[in-house]
Amino acid sequence: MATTLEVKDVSFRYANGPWVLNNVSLTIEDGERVALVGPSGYGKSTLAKIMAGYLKPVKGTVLWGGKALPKDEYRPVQLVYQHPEKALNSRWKMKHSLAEAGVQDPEIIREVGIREKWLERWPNELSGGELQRFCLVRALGEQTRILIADEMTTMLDAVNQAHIWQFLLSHADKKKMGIILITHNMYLAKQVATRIIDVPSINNISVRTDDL
Ligand SMILES: Nc1ncnc2c1ncn2[C@@H]1O[C@H](COP(=O)(O)OP(=O)(O)OP(=O)(O)O)[C@@H](O)[C@H]1O
Repeated sequence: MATTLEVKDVSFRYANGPWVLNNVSLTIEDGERVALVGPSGYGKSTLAKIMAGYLKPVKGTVLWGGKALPKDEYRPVQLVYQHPEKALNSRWKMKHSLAEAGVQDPEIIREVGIREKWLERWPNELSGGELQRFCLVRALGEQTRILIADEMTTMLDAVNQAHIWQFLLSHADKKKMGIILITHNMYLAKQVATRIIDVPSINNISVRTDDL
């Protein structure tokens, strides 16, 4: 069954701060590849967290297949963001991080470019690019239907960026999985996405540049 992600009239602010999202609506069709672009401060990362179910909208709703996102089950919308060192438990060896997320398939581990010797290491013994491969594979469980890549490869060199994107696009093709890409890199957005959404055009806020 086709499953659509619908963001309906979502508004959000942190505590009593200014509104970061104002009446935002968008729909991502099953298997679609969409890029969210726009200047800093327009709430792209906040919207990503709301779509993945990490933050609750103050107003409005997020629907997955017409229902609320599942809370205590595996989340069909998974998020990988820019800082892998913050997303991984520093007290777990890499093999523990994979096991905890239920990653067992040796093929996917190899394809994403994880070397066997890295499995015995601690997070502080790997580079950002190496750690990011672990975050990505952790997010690609069988039930993932949309992967949100929020500046996922920004800190990587061109070779590593290309490798990770080649892997992810081929995986998404195989699984008919959707991708939401958040980036300041228009070249990458055009390569990956079939639809580009300019966030300022769907989010009616004014951004104070002295806040950035
Ligand atoms: N945890 C937080 N607490 C308070 N304010 C926050 C928090 N996270 C983000 N903000 C504020 O919300 C606004 C939107 O931030 P967000 O990171 O969503 O924007 P963005 O469009 O992703 O920016 P960038 O392109 O720089 O990553 C900013 O003004 C930011 O300072």
